[in-house]
Amino acid sequence: MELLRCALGIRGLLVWRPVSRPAFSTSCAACSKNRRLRQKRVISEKKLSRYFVDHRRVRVVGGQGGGGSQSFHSEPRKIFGGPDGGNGGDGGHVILKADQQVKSLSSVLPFYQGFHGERGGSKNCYGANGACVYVKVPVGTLVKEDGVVVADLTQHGEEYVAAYGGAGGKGNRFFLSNEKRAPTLFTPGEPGQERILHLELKTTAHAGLVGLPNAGKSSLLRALSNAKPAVAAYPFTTLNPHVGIVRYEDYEQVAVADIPGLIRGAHQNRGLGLAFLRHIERCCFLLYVVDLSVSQPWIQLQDLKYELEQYKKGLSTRPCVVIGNKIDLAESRINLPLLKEQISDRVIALSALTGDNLEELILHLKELYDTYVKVEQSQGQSPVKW
Ligand SMILES: Nc1nc2c(ncn2[C@@H]2O[C@H](COP(=O)(O)OP(=O)(O)OP(=O)(O)O)[C@@H](O)[C@H]2O)c(=O)[nH]1
Ligand SMILES: [Mg+2]
Repeated sequence: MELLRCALGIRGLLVWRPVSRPAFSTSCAACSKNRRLRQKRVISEKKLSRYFVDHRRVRVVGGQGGGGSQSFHSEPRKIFGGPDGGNGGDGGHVILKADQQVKSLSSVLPFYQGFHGERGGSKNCYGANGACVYVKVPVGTLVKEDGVVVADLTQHGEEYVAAYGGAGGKGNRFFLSNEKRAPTLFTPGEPGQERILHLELKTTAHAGLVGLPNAGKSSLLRALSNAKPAVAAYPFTTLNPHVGIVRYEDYEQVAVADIPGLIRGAHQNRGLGLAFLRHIERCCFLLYVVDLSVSQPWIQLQDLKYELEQYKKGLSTRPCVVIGNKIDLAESRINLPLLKEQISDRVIALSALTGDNLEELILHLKELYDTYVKVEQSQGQSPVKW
C-alpha cells in the first residue's frame, strides 16, 4: 500500500504544472468552435409585439362537485348498522390573481377548468374538495362579461373568483331522520359555474406620454428612466406601451408610460388608435409631448386633446403638462414663444436627445405625483405605488 501511495505521489509530481490554465482548451479546433460564448439575442420591437397581448377571451368552468355515496354500515353481529355514505367534495374554483411579475396576457390560455371534487365513500368518508386553479394576470387587468366590467385587478395579489366550483352531493347518511332510518337517497355533485370572460389589460402608470408619432416620446422615456423603448425616425416605432421608472431621493418612484403615437381619428380606431387610448385612461396625469420643430405645434396639442375627449369625456382635463420637445433644433426656438402664446397650460421646453432642461420636467413630475398622492389620501384611497 505504502509503495502504491509513493508511486502515485511521484506520478502526481510529474504531472503537476504550476501555470495558469486557459478557461477552455483551444488545442482542438473543433472543440474551441463549439464552446464559443453564447450571446443573448436582442429581440426587436416587432418581434416583442407578438408576445405582448392586452386582450383575451377566456372560458372558465368551475370543477364539478363529487357525488354523495350510498352505503350501510356492515359489521358482524350488527344487523342494522345504519347509513354511512359520505358527502362528495366541492369542485375547485377558477381564480384570477393579479401578479406584478406578469406583464401581458400572453400566458393566459383560452380555457380553464377547476379540479373536480372527489366522491364520498362508505364509513362516513367525505370526498376531498377539488383544488382551485389560479390564473396569473398582470396588475391592471379588467375583467368583462357581456361588455360589463365585473372586476378590476389593480393591486398585486388581488383575486377574483371567475368560476365557482359546484357543491358536492350528499351521501345517504345526510338523509337519516327519525322517520327514515334507512335512507337510500343520495345526490350527485353539482356542475361548476361556466362563464365566458373578456380580459383587458390597462397599463397602470402614474404619468402617460401622449403625443403624435415621432414627437419623441420614446426618446424622452429613455432619457428619464432606464427603460429602453425603440427609437427611430419613422412613425409608429412604438407598438406597445413601455413603462419606465423615475426614482427620487426620498425613495418615491414615479412610473411613466410611453404610449404608441396617436393620430387624428384615433378614437375611431385609426392608426393604432383605440387599443392604446385605453392605456391613457389609467394614467393619473398626462405629459403631452409636442414636436416644437413642426410649424404651429399647438395644433398637435388640440388634436391630442380632441382625441382623448372623444374617447372619454373629461380625459383631456386630467392634471397635465405640455412638453415642447426638440428644443435643440433652430425652428423649435422660433415656435416656442408662439406655442406659449396660444395655450394656457404650463410648457416645459426640453430636448430628449441632448438632455437639455430635463431637470425641470423631473422636478415638475414629482410635484404632480405629490399632488396626486395627497388627493388620493384625502379621499381615503391608497395611491398606486410602484
Ligand atoms: N433633434 C432632436 N431629435 C429628437 C429629439 N427627440 C427625439 N428625436 C428624434 O425624433 C425621432 C422620433 O423619436 P421617437 O422617440 O421614436 O418618437 P416617438 O414619439 O416615440 O414615435 P412613435 O413611437 O412612432 O410614436 C427619432 O429620430 C429621434 O432621434 C430631440 O429632442 N431632438
Ligand atoms: Mg415611440
